Amino acid sequence: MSDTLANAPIAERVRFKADRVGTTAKDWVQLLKPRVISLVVFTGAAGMFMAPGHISLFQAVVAIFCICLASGAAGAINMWFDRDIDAVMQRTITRPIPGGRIPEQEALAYGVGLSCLSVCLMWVATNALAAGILVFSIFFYAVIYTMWLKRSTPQNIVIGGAAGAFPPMIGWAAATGHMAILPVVMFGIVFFWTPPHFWSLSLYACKDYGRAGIPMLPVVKGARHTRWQIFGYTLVLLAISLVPSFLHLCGWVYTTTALVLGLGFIACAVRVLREEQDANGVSLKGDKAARISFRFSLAYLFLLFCGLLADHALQIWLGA
Ligand code: HEM
Ligand SMILES: CC(C)=CCC/C(C)=C/CC/C(C)=C/COP(=O)(O)OP(=O)(O)O
Repeated sequence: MSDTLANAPIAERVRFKADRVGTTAKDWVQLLKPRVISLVVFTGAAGMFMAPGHISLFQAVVAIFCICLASGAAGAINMWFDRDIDAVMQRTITRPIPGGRIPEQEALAYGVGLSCLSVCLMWVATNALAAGILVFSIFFYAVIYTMWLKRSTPQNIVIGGAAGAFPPMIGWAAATGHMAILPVVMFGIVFFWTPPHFWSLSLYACKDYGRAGIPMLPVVKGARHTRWQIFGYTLVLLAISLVPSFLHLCGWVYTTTALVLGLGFIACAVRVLREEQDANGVSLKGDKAARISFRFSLAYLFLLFCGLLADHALQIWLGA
């Protein structure tokens, strides 16, 4: 980027590049945040497989496809709305809109179009409850989190995290048409997992968020406070993850998995707390502990839900 362009207002920079760069299929896929979708879809599928009753293979495949589509569509609307801040953050500057490869209006039409398609398809293929929670999740992520909370409060992801916690409930609703305690507990697990997941990343992406003027926790309250919050939420997460065991909704396979993973996540949080830091809590070690904690968070959620599924499969096999 030339010096003149780098100094131009953000909207100018985006428009300047949009006039000059070609679009590929990869850009349209990137607009959906595909790697995030993979874990979202997995938690939705886990909710579906944990549910009692029968769902045809066709319905199951369509429901999972709809969660995938909806999550991607909400991500595209998020990238459309955030095109100004994505253009100033190093982590996001090469995304399709700030990179000038997809014009902003097309990105918006794409996100809204896919949202409508996913909800209608879910309704036709499964039921109104699943479609209703799906549309609420899209609204929560694209409007409540992205357009309101993200730019207004350091608690943005605590409240906004609810959007990403709905998929297990959607999967369960698609399979049964009603709600139960287990999918609500699964919602709670993803809900309390989100703060340590995101704040670990925000510790080392803090400068980016500060530059963009986004009030993420380490920007507003500092790194030390964020480290303690990560630790606190991993303790709550361990407690919530053991609720299915206390309610006798699952057996020892899940309980052991939840204990081992929960203690592992707490150990990561302790490392984050104890990492060598300056007087403001800023890492002197390149945020190594926070990077490990972020990566662990992804493995944690995947493996915990694998434990839930394995436990369920074992109980079916034993005829319980
Ligand atoms: C409001 C809640 C959430 C926030 C603010 C958040 C934030 C983030 C951010 C900023 C990244 C880095 C993305 C990048 O560099 O492109 C990320 C990565 C990721 N998030 Fe989250 N996240 C949230 C919820 C979730 C949920 C609910 C899931 C899945 C269940 C999830 C799964 C992932 C995955 C799999 C990655 C890694 C993507 C990669 O490897 O590029 N996140 N998250
Ligand atoms: C079914 C359905 C609609 C599910 C939604 C799933 C969901 C809420 C995922 C959140 C994932 C995510 C990367 C949020 C970060 O947004 P950000 O804008 O803070 O991160 P960024 O700075 O990387 O853009």
